[in-house]
Amino acid sequence: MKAIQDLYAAEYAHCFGCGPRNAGGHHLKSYVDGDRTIAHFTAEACYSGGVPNQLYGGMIASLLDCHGTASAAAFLNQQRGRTPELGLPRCVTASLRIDFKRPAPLETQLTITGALQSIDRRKVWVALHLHAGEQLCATGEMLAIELQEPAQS
Ligand SMILES: CCCCCCCCCC(=O)SCCNC(=O)CCNC(=O)[C@H](O)C(C)(C)COP(=O)(O)OP(=O)(O)OC[C@H]1O[C@@H](n2cnc3c(N)ncnc32)[C@H](O)[C@@H]1OP(=O)(O)O
Repeated sequence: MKAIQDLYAAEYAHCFGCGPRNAGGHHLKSYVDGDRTIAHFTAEACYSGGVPNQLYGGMIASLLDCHGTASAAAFLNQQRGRTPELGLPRCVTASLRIDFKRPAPLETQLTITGALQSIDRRKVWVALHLHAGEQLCATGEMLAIELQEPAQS
């Protein structure tokens, strides 16, 4: 199965967190998994926060940011009855609220999931969770907005 990010159009594939065309980026890969989305990521030791073996909060935000927008694009497609191979809507983050529940460890596989909360035209609300094993480390609430097509001149 292709990752959602691997279906982004070439000009939208340079995101630092998840763009397949950004050679220096993190290449997060998100997948549709039934009625939710899922991604896995293992952070190298250099992404340490201030406490030993604690992942930097900005990296947690990055993981939720990229997984959330990919999820929003997939959920919009599902609502419209389109398969991803026909192209994806282009969604960006308008707002992202994060609760840091427990420290997320370094050099350990993390699991990020997304669930659709609601859709109102271009606006998609996504609930996000980040786990290390069974431990819930962070939750997020995202409003993603589909970019409008540029007006034809
Ligand atoms: C592109 C595909 C590839 C994506 C790669 C992965 C991306 C990874 C995630 C990111 O890092 S994205 C980068 C960070 N985000 C941004 O830089 C977005 C900056 N903001 C914008 O570009 C615009 O504000 C935005 C496109 C989100 C909306 O502008 P628009 O002019 O298209 O819409 P408008 O401002 O009219 O708002 C549309 C609706 O959303 C609502 N809205 C907008 N921002 C909101 C907000 N922050 N909170 C709540 N509601 C908001 C707004 O009230 C309105 O509601 P109604 O339709 O009901 O009237």
